[in-house]
Amino acid sequence: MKVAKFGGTSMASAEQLIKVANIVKADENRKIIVVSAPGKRFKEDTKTTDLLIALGESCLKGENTDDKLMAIVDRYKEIAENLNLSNEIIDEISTNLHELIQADQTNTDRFMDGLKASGEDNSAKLFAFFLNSTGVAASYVNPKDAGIVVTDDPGNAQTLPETYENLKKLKGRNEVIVVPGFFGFSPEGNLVTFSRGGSDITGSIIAAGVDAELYENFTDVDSVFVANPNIVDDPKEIKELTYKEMRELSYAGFSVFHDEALIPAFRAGIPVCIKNTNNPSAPGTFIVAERDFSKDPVAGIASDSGFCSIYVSKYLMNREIGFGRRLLQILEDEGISYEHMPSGIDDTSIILRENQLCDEKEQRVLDRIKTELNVDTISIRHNQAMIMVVGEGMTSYVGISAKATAAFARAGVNIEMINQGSSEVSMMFAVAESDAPKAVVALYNEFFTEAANQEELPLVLR
Ligand SMILES: Nc1ncnc2c1ncn2[C@@H]1O[C@H](COP(=O)(O)OP(=O)(O)O)[C@@H](O)[C@H]1O
Ligand SMILES: N[C@@H](CC(=O)OP(=O)(O)O)C(=O)O
Repeated sequence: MKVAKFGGTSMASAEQLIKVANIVKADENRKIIVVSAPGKRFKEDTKTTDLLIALGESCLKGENTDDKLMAIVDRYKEIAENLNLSNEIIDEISTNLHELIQADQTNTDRFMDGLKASGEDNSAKLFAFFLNSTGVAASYVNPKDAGIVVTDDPGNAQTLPETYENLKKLKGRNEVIVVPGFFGFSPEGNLVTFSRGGSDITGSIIAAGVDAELYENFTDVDSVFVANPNIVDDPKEIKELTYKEMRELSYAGFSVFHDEALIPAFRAGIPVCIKNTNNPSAPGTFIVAERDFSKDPVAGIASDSGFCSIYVSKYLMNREIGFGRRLLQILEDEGISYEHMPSGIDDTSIILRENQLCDEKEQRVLDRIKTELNVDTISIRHNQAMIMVVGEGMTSYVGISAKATAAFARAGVNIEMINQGSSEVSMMFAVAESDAPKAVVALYNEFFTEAANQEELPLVLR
């Protein structure tokens, strides 16, 4: 049995739904289908999830929401009409949205989660309805009935272990099952969404729960590329990646796959394949336990912006036992997570996502570090980007970081910080946000052009 997840780009229009239905029909092993909410039909379009968020925010402000609600119903209506489906399904979706905006707003996160989840929920109902209309026996299954149990952390749920046992009941059914992605239910029965892009997680946990032979993740590109195609023109395709590499790359900015979606499939030993709904015969990218690193020690280059770095220096920091713990304790008290913490003898930097700090919180954190840890200097640098060079094979070759830094130098990009992950799977470079695209292109040219492919690096002797 295969589990196939179709992303927002695959659910965006009637034309796309026809392609998805044909993909489902083309392989009878595609028994469980996980769908996202209708996504972007063209570059400047807005995802239904974002329309729902805007609707929810308007409701909370007490504004008139008629137009916003109508725009969402219209997205589904256009799809249904172009598929010649009866009004029944659109009436159901419209009623559902009207009910959701009337829901209890006391807990705003919960209210928002209900609306956000409706994007995938209604998409799944619509797709199951469409499949049935084409003669394919299909049923919509709600994540609650499927047994997807998650932590009660709105917008950031994590799967609870009992889910995997519960999901076994989806096996062996004599029809196609359509499950909405992106949300589950807490043990108390509250609907809770995963973080953005979380339908990938639903697909992975279901694949693990039913012990699928393959988890196929359908999107709008033929494969995962070695660099973001929005930054590098026509980048090289990746045939195989390890779970570890894909997780690192996703976390560092490859938005094509959610970084938390790999672990469930990996633990259950299920291969993952990223494929294109618009070109399903292309082989796609396989994510596997092991690959041959000899040709491509570097698997890919990712970049992400929106970071800041807090720099702290104090003479004899190296001798002060407990300094690091107390510094991190301040972040923990403030509910801030950090990404990297490179340090020297008398100084250390902490890199974090800057959306965690409003002006007031930033000032409080800096003041606390200054007074509670009695530091000599403290400063914060905003608008930083992290460039990540990732590859499990890097550990076996000499000179990869030299090549990377030479590429930065040639592109005239100043490296503000370097950090090599302890497993040597990744190398991180902090640069100014405005330099990030230039840096990615320079690294791409260094590692993935023809000349780079012919250059043999010496192996590490162990
Ligand atoms: N390294 C990469 N390889 C492939 N696609 C990437 C990469 N980095 C970013 N992307 C972007 O991810 C997009 C697919 O992800 P997403 O928009 O979430 O699709 P879906 O709606 O199908 O889930 C691609 O269209 C591409 O622009
Ligand atoms: N629709 C949700 C969940 C999701 O996974 O979407 P997509 O498959 O379009 O990335 C979001 O936009 O976050």
